[in-house]
Amino acid sequence: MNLAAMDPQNYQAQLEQKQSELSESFAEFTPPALEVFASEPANYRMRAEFRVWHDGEDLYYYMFDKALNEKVRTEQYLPAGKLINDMMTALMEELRPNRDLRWKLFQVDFLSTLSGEILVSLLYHRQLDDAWREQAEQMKQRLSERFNVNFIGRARKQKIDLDKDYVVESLEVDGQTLKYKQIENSFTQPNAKVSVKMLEWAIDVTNNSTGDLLELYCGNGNFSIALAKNFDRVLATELAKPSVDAAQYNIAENNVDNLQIIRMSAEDFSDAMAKKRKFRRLEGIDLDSYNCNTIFVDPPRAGIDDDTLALMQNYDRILYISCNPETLKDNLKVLSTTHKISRFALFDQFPYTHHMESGVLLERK
Ligand SMILES: C[S@@+](CC[C@H](N)C(=O)[O-])C[C@H]1O[C@@H](n2cnc3c(N)ncnc32)[C@H](O)[C@@H]1O
Repeated sequence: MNLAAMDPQNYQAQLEQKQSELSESFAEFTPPALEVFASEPANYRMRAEFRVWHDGEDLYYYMFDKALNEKVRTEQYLPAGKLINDMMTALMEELRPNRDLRWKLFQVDFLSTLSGEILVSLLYHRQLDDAWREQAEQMKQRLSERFNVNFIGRARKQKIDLDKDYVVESLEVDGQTLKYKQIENSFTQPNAKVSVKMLEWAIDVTNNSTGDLLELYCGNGNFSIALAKNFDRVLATELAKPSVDAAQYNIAENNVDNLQIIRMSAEDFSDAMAKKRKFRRLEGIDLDSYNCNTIFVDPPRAGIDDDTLALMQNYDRILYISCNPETLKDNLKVLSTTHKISRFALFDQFPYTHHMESGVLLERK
């Protein structure tokens, strides 16, 4: 973290820098002009984690500033949404004088939403007891006068939910209100407003699609739910169980009736599609009944394995969202032997960092 670099006055310049870096780096694939989707210059992050420092009676959040090579007391945090900043102050006022709640507390994680819900995880270097629960319940009651808040207490091999371990986000996407359950410690896009721009871009680039969609790495169904209206049916896969559970909830909550989620790794699913192996999890699912011309992937930073890349090349259209331009570039070296880029976008999910989120639509040559 370089806190001095987080200056809204620098926002536009740092975005232009990313834009030219990405365009230059991908020039060898002759993409069309880069479409650029900016972030808010401040208060854009829905998640934030802070370490906690104990200094006698004092207690405060801190972050490690790499540029200064030291820890920095953090009362407020510019990238975090207003809800997190408001909660940071209110929570610290509760924690500082409370022996049971502050004892051996070392970290606080916030997961917030645009819908107004916020989840706070308190992490301890000690086992949590009844006194902790009682104090935490009372704190929750007091803070609930101002916030729609829930708490989780965590220690080694211990997790206490005071009520629930998730929030429900509500996003306005292309004229529709979409609801998303987001579970603590599961993947969710950190910048909600940029996430909406990504969803709308994905809807736009697939809006003339025919047939069905195959999606890999679907998380909580973030894209699957938004894209379902552009396809007859959607078959989506994801590895993490909590995300698959959230996706099932999201399918019901958004009344989507043409989307099926399977819990499976992309690697195993590629083997199943190549008929290399049979999987119990696929019993009762007729993969051959799907008529997919389009595949959508949004992998983790490591990118896509060789077998899954080979699978992707079987589809006429490939939509690839990436949080790592380096692995995207490696994967494009393979995909560009059969497909060419017809849309190319930069989504500024992570302002003031070197991270870049991008998207490409590839069409068969
Ligand atoms: C970048 S996230 C994208 C999630 C989703 N598209 C979204 O917008 O929230 C990548 C997802 O891939 C999942 N994942 C990681 N490795 C995987 C694998 N080998 N096979 C399938 N899914 C995997 C993670 O659990 C995570 O949900």
